[in-house]
Order: sequence, then structure tokens, then C-alpha cells
Amino acid sequence: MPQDAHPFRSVLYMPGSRPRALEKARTLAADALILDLEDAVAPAEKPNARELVAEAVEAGGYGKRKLLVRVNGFDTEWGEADIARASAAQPDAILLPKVESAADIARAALLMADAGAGEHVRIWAMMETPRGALNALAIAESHPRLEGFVLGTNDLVKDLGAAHTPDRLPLVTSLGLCLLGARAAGLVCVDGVYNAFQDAEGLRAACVQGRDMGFDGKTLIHPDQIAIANEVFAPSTDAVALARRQVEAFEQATARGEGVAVVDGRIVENLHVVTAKRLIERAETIAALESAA
Ligand SMILES: CC(C)(COP(=O)(O)OP(=O)(O)OC[C@H]1O[C@@H](n2cnc3c(N)ncnc32)[C@H](O)[C@@H]1OP(=O)(O)O)[C@@H](O)C(=O)NCCC(=O)NCCSC(=O)C[C@H](O)C(=O)O
Ligand SMILES: [Mg+2]
Repeated sequence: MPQDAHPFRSVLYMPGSRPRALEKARTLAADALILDLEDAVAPAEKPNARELVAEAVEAGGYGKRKLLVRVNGFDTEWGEADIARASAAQPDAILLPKVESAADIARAALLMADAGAGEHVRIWAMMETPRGALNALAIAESHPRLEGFVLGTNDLVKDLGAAHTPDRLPLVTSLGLCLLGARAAGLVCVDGVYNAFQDAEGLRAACVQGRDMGFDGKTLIHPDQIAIANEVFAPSTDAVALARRQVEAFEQATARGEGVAVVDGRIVENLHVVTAKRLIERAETIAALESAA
């Protein structure tokens, strides 16, 4: 996560065709919401969902939650009209499905500009195909509107012919390529969903794995998943306390003219201090967000 940026610990999808979910989301503790026009919406409902989502964005009331509208792909009859209507509603971002190249981002950016999307309306890319993962760096570096990647692990599993396994070993290469591209370009990177939405322990394990790989947060499909993602992706009290001690010990070492400190039997060098400061800043950003909610 870029420093002092908005957190994306919990990013909740909701079908754009469900007015009750769009309403309920105004009270949920998610850091960001994906108002979905793509896979969660049946073909017959798409035009109606487009309007419902645009009206929800225009009505506001979502507080500090970031609002992303996931549109349909360019290969569908709805994609371009979704981008035009969503752009006019001015959400925080438009999320493009199945991005495979820099050209996909450029095409969306042009449509958004034509439809009057303000400069503040960012682009996010679903990374969920083999070609997309292989092109991750070129996509990540392609456009100033691009702010983040969302991993689409269901589509990746489908296209790879892989299996959903608890350790996610079949996905590690794809996840890693997308993380590398995002980090090299300074983008936010959010992990895929955990489908068994009533399995809290399975979700927790998946969040811990995603956090340890470097993801900023997890996409979610049910409100009951929010608290776990918020907890796992926030720095713990112990981690913040350790980071503060590392910063302090390193400052004292520097004052003595030394380049290395030792905390709890481990060395602390300048690079560890960078990580520690980033963690403290992230904790402070989250605390400020939660106290404003
Ligand atoms: C999975 C669900 C279909 C379950 O829905 P439901 O049976 O209604 O759940 P509950 O009765 O437990 O709901 C309790 C209350 O919470 C509200 N609710 C439920 N889900 C959401 C939500 N996602 N956002 C907001 N609010 C939600 C209900 O309205 C109930 O409220 P109340 O009336 O006040 O009691 C459902 O959760 C669902 O549809 N989830 C989203 C599914 C989805 O968006 N899928 C597409 C995204 S996943 C994907 O595509 C990933 C990617 O592309 C890939 O390739 O991997
Ligand atoms: Mg998908």
C-alpha cells in the first residue's frame, strides 16, 4: 500500500442488481465496495443493475468507503455502456474485468474521458487470466489513472485448469506475477475471494497467507467476512509496538554513530526501519479511518 493511502483490507463485492445490498453497504465496515455489474448479475438484469449502481453512487452516503464499479468486458454488449454510465456517476474507480494488456486500460481510459469521468476517477484491473498475469508489469505501468489490481482467483483457476486447494499452490505463480507487477509500479494489490463464505477459519487462513505474500487486503463476497479481513490485514498491536522499538533503537544507534541496532536478538538496519515506519503509518491511517467512521 502506498504510504498514507486509503487502506484496502476488506473489499466487498455486491451484486449491482440487489438494492438491499447496495443500501446495506452504507453501514458495513468494509474499506472499499465493488458494485458489480459483471459476474454477479444475470444477463437480463444488466441494464437495470447499471442504472441502480449509478444511482447509488450518485446518491452517496458511503462515507469513507471507496466505491469501485466493476463493469462488463469489452467483448460483451454491455461493456462500453457500463463504462459511460459509471463514468458519469463519478465513483472512486472503475474496475475492468479480465484485463490482458495495456491496450485494455488505454481503451477504458479513453471511454472514461469521453464520458466525463473526473481525473479523480481511477482505473482498477481484474487480474484473472493467464495472459493478464504474464503481462502484469506492462499493464501496471501503462496509465496514470491505474491505481490497483484485484486478483480474480476463480477465473484464474478456471483458465489454468487448476484446482482450489487450501494452500493455493496452483495459484502461487499467478499471484506472484501480479504482485510483482503491482509493487514495481506502486499499485495497490488486493487478493481474490474465499468462496466458502460461512467458513471463518478457512477465510482467516487465506487472509493470513495473502497478507504474508504482500497483498493489501482481500476481496470478499459476504458481510460476515469483513471483520476477519480487517483484523488480519491491519498491523497487530504487538507488531506496532515492535516497530516503534525498532525505530527508537535504530535512532539511538545512529546517534552513537552505528549503522545497526539489535532488538529482541535481531538486527535492525535502515531497510528494517523503512518497513517499521511504513507499518506504523499504516496502523495510524487505519485508526484515523475507523475513528472517523
Ligand atoms: C453469497 C450470497 C448470494 C449470499 O446472499 P444471502 O443468502 O442474501 O446472504 P445472507 O442472508 O447471509 O445475507 C445477510 C444480509 O447481508 C446482506 N448481504 C449479503 N451479501 C451481501 C453483499 N455481498 N454485500 C452487501 N450486503 C450483502 C443481505 O442483503 C442481508 O441483509 P439484510 O437483508 O439486512 O439481512 C451474497 O452474499 C452475494 O451475492 N454475494 C456477492 C456475490 C458476488 O458478488 N459475486 C461476484 C464476485 S466474486 C468474483 O466474481 C471474483 C472474481 O471475478 C474471480 O474470478 O474470482
Ligand atoms: Mg472473475
